[in-house]
Amino acid sequence: MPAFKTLDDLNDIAGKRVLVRVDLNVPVSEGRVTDATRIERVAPTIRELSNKQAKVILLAHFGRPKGEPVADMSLSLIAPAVEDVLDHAVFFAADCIGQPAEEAIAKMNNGDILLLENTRFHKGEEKNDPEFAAALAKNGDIYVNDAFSAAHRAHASTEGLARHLPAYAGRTMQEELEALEKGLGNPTRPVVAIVGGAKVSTKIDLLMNLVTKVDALVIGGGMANTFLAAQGIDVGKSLCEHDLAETARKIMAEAETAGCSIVLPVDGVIAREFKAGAENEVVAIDAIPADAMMLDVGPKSVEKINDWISKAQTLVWNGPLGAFEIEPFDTATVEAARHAAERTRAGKLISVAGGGDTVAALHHAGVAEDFTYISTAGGAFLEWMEGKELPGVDVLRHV
Ligand SMILES: Nc1ncnc2c1ncn2[C@@H]1O[C@H](COP(=O)(O)OP(=O)(O)OP(=O)(O)O)[C@@H](O)[C@H]1O
Ligand SMILES: O=C(O)[C@H](O)COP(=O)(O)O
Repeated sequence: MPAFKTLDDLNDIAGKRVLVRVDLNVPVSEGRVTDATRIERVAPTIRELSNKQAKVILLAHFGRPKGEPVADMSLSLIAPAVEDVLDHAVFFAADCIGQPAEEAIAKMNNGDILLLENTRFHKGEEKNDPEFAAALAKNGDIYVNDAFSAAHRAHASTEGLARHLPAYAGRTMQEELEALEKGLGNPTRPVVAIVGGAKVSTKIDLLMNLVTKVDALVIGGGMANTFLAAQGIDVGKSLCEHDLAETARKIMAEAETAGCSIVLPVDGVIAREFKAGAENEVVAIDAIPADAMMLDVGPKSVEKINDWISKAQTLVWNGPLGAFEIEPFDTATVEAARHAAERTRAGKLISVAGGGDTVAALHHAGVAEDFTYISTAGGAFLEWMEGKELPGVDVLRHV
């Protein structure tokens, strides 16, 4: 696989206009950024370029405005949080192309940082329209992509722009790819994957790819029910995609051919209501009552999962083992996460996790900082784990 250029290849850039694609698609509540992780992750690239006296021009999307300006998706709402994280003034231009952008850039001094308005306020962004990409390119001399979490989108600012300007990967892009490569590209074996979450339907490609790459695949969460049902187990009222029984059997057959052990729950925590503190009990997997649902995997299953984590040298994790948002159905996820964290701290495990709910679950377990790498990407992390080429990464390797 050809390498891409990084900031190490960028010298003598004082006064150059560097267009930096970042992911500022952060959660906001009542006008305030509630989680600045993505901003923190791109800060090193921005600082490095600013310290090298470049004119740093940030390009990003926010929300899904569908090619029209939408007031509550303006990046002006995010600019103060970017300033806070960088502890540096961040100027703002009310459009990412045309006169507002040009005027703001003309006023920049070396080392200044400017944020341009949401690229998705233009239809050309998501269409990857070459004319729109050219209009963006007019404002820069160099392009740096530091938005791994948006690299699964072939949009003008994530893909097209690299065809117009000398293109480089930013530090976060570089770090994400190196961590994922360690997790799945060229892992230290045995490698164990934990896949949980609600549904099989959203993760079929992921499961199919993983069984060919990992030594053991632990399936938990709601999606385990589909696999259990496919083996003839009555899962009662549990979340289950009965129409995917055939797909589940195919995944298990592929796993067998590839020599990958499939680890399914042997017991479960059942309840009759989906709410915190609902009356619950632990039952063997073949004893789920017809009127109950399994909301977490049980203690014997956790023991089995933790045994696999103990055997593993590398762990990749996407999706919680149970309905972790409501106690006590967070127990299995928390216990497995803590075990993985302990092994990681002891230097015995490389642990890589990604996915919005997964990262929230690891924070809930208090161990997110202990994992080797937590990806800030949702869709991009999944597509990478599915073995797909990400257009935003691919273009950096080939231009
Ligand atoms: N047994 C279960 N029954 C019902 N829902 C479950 C069960 N186990 C897990 N879930 C739900 O699965 C959801 C998380 O799954 P998801 O696949 O979305 O995770 P993710 O990939 O980390 O997140 P995202 O899609 O946000 O990136 C949670 O809302 C959780 O409550
Ligand atoms: O939040 C994300 O996963 C990325 O910013 C991509 O956003 P999108 O799913 O709206 O393209």
